[in-house]
Amino acid sequence: MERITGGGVLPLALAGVGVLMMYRILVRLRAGASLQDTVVVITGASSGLGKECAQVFHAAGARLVLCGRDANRLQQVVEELTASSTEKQRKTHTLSTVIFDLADTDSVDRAAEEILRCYGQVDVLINNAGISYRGNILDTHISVQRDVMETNYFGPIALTQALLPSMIHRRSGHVVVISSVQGKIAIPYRSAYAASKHATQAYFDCLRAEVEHYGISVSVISPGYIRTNLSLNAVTGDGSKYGVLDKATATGRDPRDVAQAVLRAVRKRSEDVVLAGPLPTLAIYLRTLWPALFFKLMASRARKEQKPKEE
Ligand SMILES: NC(=O)C1=CN([C@@H]2O[C@H](COP(=O)(O)OP(=O)(O)OC[C@H]3O[C@@H](n4cnc5c(N)ncnc54)[C@H](OP(=O)(O)O)[C@@H]3O)[C@@H](O)[C@H]2O)C=CC1
Ligand SMILES: CCCCCCCCCCCCCCCC(=O)OCC(=O)COP(=O)(O)O
Repeated sequence: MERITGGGVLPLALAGVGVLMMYRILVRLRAGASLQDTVVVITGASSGLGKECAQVFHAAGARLVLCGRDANRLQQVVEELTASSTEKQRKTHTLSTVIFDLADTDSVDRAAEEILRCYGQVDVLINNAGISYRGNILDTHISVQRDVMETNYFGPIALTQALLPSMIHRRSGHVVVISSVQGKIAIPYRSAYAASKHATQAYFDCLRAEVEHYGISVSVISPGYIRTNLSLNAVTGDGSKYGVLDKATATGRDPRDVAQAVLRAVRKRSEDVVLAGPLPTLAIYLRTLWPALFFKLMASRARKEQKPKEE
């Protein structure tokens, strides 16, 4: 048997370095997929993460269709983006808007037609719009559970299904959904929100498998807390607005950084991305590897959060 001697180690090491360098070049090439002129649709573009996504995709040269419920607020975003375009940037495009409420299924179908009329195609659909919830299950109207599900789950899947045939026809497309860490773990007093995000994760995982052979990619992005109006806009168990900027939200990640991460995920066609700190990431693993401990921790968290309300 031939033995590897000192003389054989150097070529082996060089070959290893060569393979590593080739791999890094390939990764970089993949990361650099251009978004110039691609048609990108963003829901919930009027504020928070959606607005920041609009900014970074606009700067990357994409042709944008911005969606929201409020025409005035969306127009304001259009004006801000147009004013922010500089000559130094790559070629940017004028922006299109489509106004509709995701919780109204009929208007979603009409909106999909309007979206397709903007550029005749959709390359990337970013399902970002969403609403959160605060409340305990016992005091929550079942209508609130349904409403959150309409906005966070049925609306986005209806829009996705309405746009899919055109992607399948072109054998190309990319569907992105902004889920949440709470699509992977459920925490107390978030039942409606966590359930809608778990459903989202499941649906888009199924979709990914079903459309891969048409050349369509699916990315599920699961962020931790982001500094936006999400908690201010959250609904409570009786359907009223929560209206509080929670500390966890106020100290969350900069939405611009999260938008940059969404852009990278689109460029790399990443399948599943968790954008969270070490504790939430650990909690996701714990839920799978040691569920009994995870449930104990969540029960203790529920007791602690319940106490101030009872006092
Ligand atoms: N902020 C956070 O900590 C985290 C957020 N996320 C997710 O990020 C996404 C964006 O939320 P974020 O930017 O934080 O929150 P914001 O409340 O700032 O933005 C939510 C956006 O969704 C739109 N929207 C809400 N309901 C509807 C509806 N029925 N029809 C159409 N549009 C609607 C809002 O439009 P309008 O202006 O008309 O209300 C708004 O543009 C959500 O899916 C959220 O779950 C995930 C993890 C963490
Ligand atoms: C052996 C040590 C184990 C340590 C495990 C620690 C478990 C810690 C639990 C951490 C829970 C993290 C929850 C994160 C929730 C989150 O990031 O949600 C993002 C959102 O979508 C925010 O929406 P919200 O409306 O809730 O503000």
